[in-house]
Amino acid sequence: MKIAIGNDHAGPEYKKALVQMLQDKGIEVVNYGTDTFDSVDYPDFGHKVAQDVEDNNVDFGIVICGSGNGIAMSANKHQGVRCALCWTKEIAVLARQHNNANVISIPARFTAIPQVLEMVDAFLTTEFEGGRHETRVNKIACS
Ligand SMILES: O=C(CO)[C@H](O)[C@H](O)[C@H](O)COP(=O)(O)O
Repeated sequence: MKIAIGNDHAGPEYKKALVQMLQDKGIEVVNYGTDTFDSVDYPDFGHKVAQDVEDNNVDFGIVICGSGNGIAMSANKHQGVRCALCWTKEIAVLARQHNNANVISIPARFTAIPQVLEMVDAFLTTEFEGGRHETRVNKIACS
């Protein structure tokens, strides 16, 4: 499995913990995020991750900003990207099972690192259920 990850200045330590967890699992990680707390602009990182997902260069994307919203909005501008803002393990599981999300957005300023690691692990190991959910997901795209 290969994953692209991107974050702004709200999430370097979240990104670091995630990269460590993913690499420990043998997952290849493309790191587009900033590694410092110096102020940056979240779209610059969200677009890089989402472009890799759109181009099928990676299996999934992970994006991180303070609220998780701005970077999710940026990612969701990309064709074929379904980025889900998740703040509990249950929501992350549903994002895969029902929405076939291919990018998870983490609100770093409203979550704790252990919770985020659990959430991302659940996201990456949960399958899309298809069926009625596939009909609905196919209706998300507007063109
Ligand atoms: O949460 C965010 C966007 O949705 C970003 O992480 C920004 O940090 C947030 O907008 C706050 O900005 P600030 O420059 O960190 O005060």
